[in-house]
Amino acid sequence: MTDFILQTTGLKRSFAGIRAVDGVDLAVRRGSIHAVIGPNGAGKTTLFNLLTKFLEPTEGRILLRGEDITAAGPAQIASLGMVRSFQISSVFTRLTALQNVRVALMRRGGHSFHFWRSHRDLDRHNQRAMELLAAVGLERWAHERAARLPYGRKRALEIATTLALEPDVLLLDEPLAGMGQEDVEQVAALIKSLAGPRTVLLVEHNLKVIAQLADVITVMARGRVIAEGPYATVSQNPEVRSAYLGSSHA
Ligand SMILES: Nc1ncnc2c1ncn2[C@@H]1O[C@H](COP(=O)(O)OP(=O)(O)OP(=O)(O)O)[C@@H](O)[C@H]1O
Repeated sequence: MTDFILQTTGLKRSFAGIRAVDGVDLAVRRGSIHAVIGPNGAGKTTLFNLLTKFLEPTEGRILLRGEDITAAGPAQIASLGMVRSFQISSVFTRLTALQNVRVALMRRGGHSFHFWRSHRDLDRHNQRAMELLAAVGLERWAHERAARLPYGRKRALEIATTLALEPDVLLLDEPLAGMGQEDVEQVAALIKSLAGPRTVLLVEHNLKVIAQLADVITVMARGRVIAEGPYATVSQNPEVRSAYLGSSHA
C-alpha cells in the first residue's frame, strides 16, 4: 500500500490556449495536511476542479489509494471518500446546525426526507449529528439556526456536514477566506484536528496559517509546480519569492 493516498501525474488542463494546469505531479501523503499555494491565476482552483472531476483533464492521471480514478465522475469520487467541502455543504440557513448535519447524514445514507422514518433511525442520526457538531466545536450552537451563526461557525458547520460523508480525503478551498483573526485561529485548529485519520488538501492564501498548519506545501505558478516541501524550505526558494513578488507588483 502506497504512503500517498492521492497522486496526479502529468495533469493538464487548458482553456482556449491558456494552460491553467500544465503538467502537475502531486503526491499527497496519507494523514497529512497538504497545502497548495500560489499567486492569483496559478491554477490552484483548476487543480481542485480536476481532482473532484468538476473539470475533465486534457491530459494526465489521478490516482486515489493507487487506483486510477481519472475516468470517474464527481459522485463516484465522493463515494470513494474524497470530498470537497463546498460540494455538499450548501448550508440551509433556515435549519438549525443539528438539522443541517442530520440532512447530510440522511443524504449519505441515500435517504430522502421520509416523514415516516422510524424514531430509531432519527435517534441514531441525532446522536451522530451531535458527535459531529462536537467534533467541530459546535455543540453549544446545535439548536441555533445556521443563519444566526457567526461566519467562522458557519464554516465549521460546513465542515461538519462534509464529515458526515466520512471522507478519507478532505479538499478545502480557501477555508479561512474572509475571516477575522479569532475565527482563523479556531478554524485552523479545527483543520489540524481533522488530519491523521483523514488527509486534508487545501488551497489557502493565508501563508501565516499555512506555515503552522501544513506538513507539505506545493507552490504553483502559471499552472506548474515550482516548489514543494515544508514551509521553511519553500519560503526560501528564490522562484517562490519572485512568483509572489511578481504577482503583488502585477
Ligand atoms: N473556466 C475558465 N475559462 C477560461 N479560463 C479559465 C477558466 N478557469 C480558469 N481559467 C484561467 O486559468 C488560469 C488559472 O486559474 P485558477 O482559477 O485555477 O487560478 P487560481 O490559482 O485558483 O487563482 P486564484 O488564487 O485567483 O483563485 C487563469 O489564467 C484563469 O484565468
